[in-house]
Amino acid sequence: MPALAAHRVLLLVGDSFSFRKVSGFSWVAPVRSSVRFFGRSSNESGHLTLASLGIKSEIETTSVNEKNKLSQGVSTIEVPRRRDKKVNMSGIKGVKKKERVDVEALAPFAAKSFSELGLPPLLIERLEREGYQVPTDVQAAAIPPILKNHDVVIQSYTGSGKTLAYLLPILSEVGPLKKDDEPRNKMDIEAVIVAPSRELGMQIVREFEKLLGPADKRLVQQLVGGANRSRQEEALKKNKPAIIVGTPGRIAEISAAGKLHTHSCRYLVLDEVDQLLAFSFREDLHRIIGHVGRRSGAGLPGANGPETTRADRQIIMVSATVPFSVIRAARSWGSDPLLVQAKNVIPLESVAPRAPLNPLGTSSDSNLGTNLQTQAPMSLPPSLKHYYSVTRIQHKVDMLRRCVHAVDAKCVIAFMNHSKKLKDAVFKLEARGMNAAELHGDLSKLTRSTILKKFRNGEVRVLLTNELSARGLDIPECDLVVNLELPTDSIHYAHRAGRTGRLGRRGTVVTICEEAEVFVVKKLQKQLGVCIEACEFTEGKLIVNEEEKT
Ligand SMILES: Nc1ncnc2c1ncn2[C@@H]1O[C@H](COP(=O)(O)OP(=O)(O)OP(=O)(O)O)[C@@H](O)[C@H]1O
Repeated sequence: MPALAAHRVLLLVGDSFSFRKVSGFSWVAPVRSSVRFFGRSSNESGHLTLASLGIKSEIETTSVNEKNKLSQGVSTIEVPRRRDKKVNMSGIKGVKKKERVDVEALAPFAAKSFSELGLPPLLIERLEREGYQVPTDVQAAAIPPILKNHDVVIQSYTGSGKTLAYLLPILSEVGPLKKDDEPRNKMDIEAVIVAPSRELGMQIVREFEKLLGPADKRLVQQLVGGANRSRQEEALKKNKPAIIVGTPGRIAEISAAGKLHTHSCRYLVLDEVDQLLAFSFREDLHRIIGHVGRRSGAGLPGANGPETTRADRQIIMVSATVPFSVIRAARSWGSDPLLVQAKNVIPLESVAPRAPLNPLGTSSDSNLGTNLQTQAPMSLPPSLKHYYSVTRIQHKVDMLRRCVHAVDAKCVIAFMNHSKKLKDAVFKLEARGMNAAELHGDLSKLTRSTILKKFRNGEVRVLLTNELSARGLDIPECDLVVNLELPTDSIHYAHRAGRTGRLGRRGTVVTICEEAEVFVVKKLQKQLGVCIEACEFTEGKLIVNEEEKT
């Protein structure tokens, strides 16, 4: 993970994004707000129309070569059914079974409960038992299309419940809570979930285990790096799990050793997909994409575009930030995928890149359309407050301490870019009587989980960390995020900031920077579309610097 941070440069355009604020978010009954397709429906029957998507032409889906063909005047889009469980379509070139998709069926505009989303009764019982009463917006939007076997890219802001958005449809089809009582072939792995860090992998496993309960938790197995590999292989043999959650390196390693048989797998989930596309994961990810759910290795993605033979698996890609590289990958790996946001469900085909795609403006997709607003990422929870404060480099840690007191924060995550500096910052805070600990990738798996446990239960007040903790980590109590060093770009800012303000809670984000770095904060502010106010910490209070307001 540190390597990931290291090979990002300070670029503030390109893969970065503008931000669209979602107002009036409430997680108590979030589904009351309507889920809508992009644009307005012009079709009384409720079918998904091109007009409703803001597109004037028909998108042909019958052949891969014709995917981008646009012709005037036809208004109904037919989205092919992703996977028919009774018919094995792998190996049948160019044949796609079409199913007319209507808006109501895909997006429950007014779902008030999980039962309206088509989940099985046993699963709903478990959800209620665990205290989940109402689906969040993104869950209401994502669950029906996944249940209808569509490949999807799920994008919504940090802490909005994306994990359950894919986990619930999987549990509807796999394991003891599923819809039907068809017996399972115990040799088959039915779902593979890939996450970029051990911590995130383990967190996802915990979510599965919570719903499955103690009797069935062995159905899920984690294959994360840093843990004993032969013990994981033994457990695979003994427990015969149906669901695998792991990091790319370990999954690819065990698969290459012939100990993991995923060819008939039904679901492949790439959580934090934009990070999984990073160069450091490329080789492992290529193996996973090429093997999971690929009977006889059919349908390997071609280097020059979409595959010609589809695999009998469903791919679900998830992140709060979806740069165009993800859209491109989803088109290549999926079959007519949909982009699911909390309030939109649209065919990915209709998404065009923000221009320019990279800071140099060397987009190779300049022929794509103009539906740019669908890239507006809505990556940050609207409940967050953003500030920055200026100080000299040698006073940063002291300012962090004053900031924690001024905000009266109980559970703080402070980010730096390099793990070597974390220890020094911990030392300085502890010397002033503030409980702090460092967390980074060079620590052993056991040390990492012990520190996280202490942080979760309040023994540690300030967690000093690097990009390792920026993605996916769910600590609902975290009430303050501090950038002790600037994030490398707006995407990194969004994921760091998103560790607080989870699921509608209040959260504060403070960036502590030097005078010479203020222009970077201003650029971040512009790209993210949020107000980052200048502030000072005086007499134990956070004082907004009115003069700095622009
Ligand atoms: N329907 C729900 N009702 C109550 N709590 C929920 C619901 N769905 C999810 N949560 C809780 O909300 C929190 C955030 O969920 P989750 O970690 O899935 O967010 P996320 O969108 O994946 O965030 P990130 O982008 O940071 O990974 C978790 O603690 C989860 O248990």
